[in-house]
Amino acid sequence: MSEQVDVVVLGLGVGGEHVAGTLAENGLNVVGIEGRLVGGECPYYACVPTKMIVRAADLLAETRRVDGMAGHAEVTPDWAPVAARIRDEATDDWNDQVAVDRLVGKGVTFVRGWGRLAGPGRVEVDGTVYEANRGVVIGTGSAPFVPPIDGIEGTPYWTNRDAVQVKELPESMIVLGGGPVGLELTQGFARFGVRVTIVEMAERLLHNEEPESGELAARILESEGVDVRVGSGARSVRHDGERFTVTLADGSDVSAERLLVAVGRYCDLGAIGVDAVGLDPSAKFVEVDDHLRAGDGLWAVGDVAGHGAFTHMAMYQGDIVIRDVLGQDGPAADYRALPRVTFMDPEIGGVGLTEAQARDAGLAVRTGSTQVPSTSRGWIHKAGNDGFIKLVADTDQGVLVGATSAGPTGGEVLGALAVAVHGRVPVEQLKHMIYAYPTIHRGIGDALREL
Ligand SMILES: Cc1cc2nc3c(=O)[nH]c(=O)nc-3n(C[C@H](O)[C@H](O)[C@H](O)COP(=O)(O)OP(=O)(O)OC[C@H]3O[C@@H](n4cnc5c(N)ncnc54)[C@H](O)[C@@H]3O)c2cc1C
Ligand SMILES: NC(=O)c1ccc[n+]([C@@H]2O[C@H](COP(=O)([O-])OP(=O)(O)OC[C@H]3O[C@@H](n4cnc5c(N)ncnc54)[C@H](O)[C@@H]3O)[C@@H](O)[C@H]2O)c1
Repeated sequence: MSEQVDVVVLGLGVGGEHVAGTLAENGLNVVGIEGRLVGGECPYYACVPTKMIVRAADLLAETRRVDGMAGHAEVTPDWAPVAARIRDEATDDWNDQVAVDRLVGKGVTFVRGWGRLAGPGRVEVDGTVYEANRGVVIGTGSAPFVPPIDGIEGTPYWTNRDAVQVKELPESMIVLGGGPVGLELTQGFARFGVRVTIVEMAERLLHNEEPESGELAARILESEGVDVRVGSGARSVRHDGERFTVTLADGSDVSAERLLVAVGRYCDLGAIGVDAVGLDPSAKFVEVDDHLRAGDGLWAVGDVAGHGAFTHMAMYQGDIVIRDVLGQDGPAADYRALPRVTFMDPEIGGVGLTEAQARDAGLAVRTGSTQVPSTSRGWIHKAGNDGFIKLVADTDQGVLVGATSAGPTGGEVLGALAVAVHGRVPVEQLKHMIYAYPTIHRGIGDALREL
């Protein structure tokens, strides 16, 4: 059986749901296909539940900071309200009926199933082929990557999808991977009393960010009792029915009740049949141009497009695809000022290039930095004031090309820096701006004086 439509959106995660809904609101006949849950990873297994864990863990940490600052407080961590909030408020017990209704309300024809490309402009799902006269949008996202570590297969390891569903916390946990997923969940679980060992094979945590970011994250986690192992990946995994033992590349063993694998994501392009439209099924991502076009009448958005796995990226790219499908003019994708925030405490945000990336790109680099505790607001804040602001300037152009903001509100302070990088605001102009006193973002002014 085949059906003629205007657009098929394959995968209704953050990006696909946005594209499908908006195109339907613009009068197109849109079919949206989703195999799991409309909304994708972010609301059910990723951003939202993990930020609920972070929020609860931060409340515990703030309460523990009362002594010496505002009296005396004792807190008894209880995971039950966190698990209930994730189940009841965030995910409707992993039921997407509300999201499906919202999408259908916008005019999308919703199909539950696992679709596959069946040729240019054609997508097959459960025996029906949808023929799209305007085009197909691939928004199939990514899945947790589980590396082929000796012995891991068949063990009851967790990924983020399991970790956000736990009703009772384990006594101990090994976390493989010191990226954002590993850090947010390590600190979240540790603050609830779980003994966590985090294992990162690179020389430092958050190794794609500034070295200062990884060093700060390690120092904070260690101060909270986390065993931080960097510079040695997992060589083998054993599970004896009760506990995991992970042998690291340096020969040492770590052991715990649970193992969380958080070593990145992967896209299975073979599973969505990209070869049927002439693309390489073994590629890591769908290759796209600056309008997210992957071919004639073919677009990709979000994680699968390979420019960064963030919800704001999927939404940003979704807007470009929507304009392109509707034949509207608009700017091409510009990733210079991509912001990213790891929501541990302190929040560690970055935008644009790190110092090393800027130097590798051959730019004339100068950096300036300031420590949050030495800003007026950071000093007043006292307990929990760790953090820094680092600016990376291209001295030939006289603009910032990157920045890092770590601190109690590091992700919020990053907003000002993202505007500066995005808008190519001259450093001289930034130096002569008024920064409110006493804010943490006033530290930007201090860091600028070093440029
Ligand atoms: C633990 C964790 C925390 C995160 N926290 C943040 C955060 O704080 N901020 C942030 O910006 N980003 C965060 N992210 C990243 C964010 O979740 C992703 O970048 C975002 O979900 C990507 O959206 P997407 O639309 O590309 O894909 P997804 O959300 O992955 O959605 C793709 C959808 O396509 C469906 N699908 C796949 N194949 C098919 C098929 N063949 N047929 C039908 N349907 C299919 C899938 O079932 C899925 O629902 C986090 C990620 C993780 C893992
Ligand atoms: N706050 C946010 O915006 C947020 C939060 C979580 C995730 N995300 C997105 O999701 C993506 C995935 O996050 P992630 O943290 O899983 O991946 P990641 O790629 O950012 O980090 C994974 C880490 O695991 C390490 N690693 C790989 N193999 C290993 C091994 N065998 N043993 C030990 N360490 C190993 C890598 O060196 C790397 O540092 C990120 O790229 C990010 O875009 C965003």
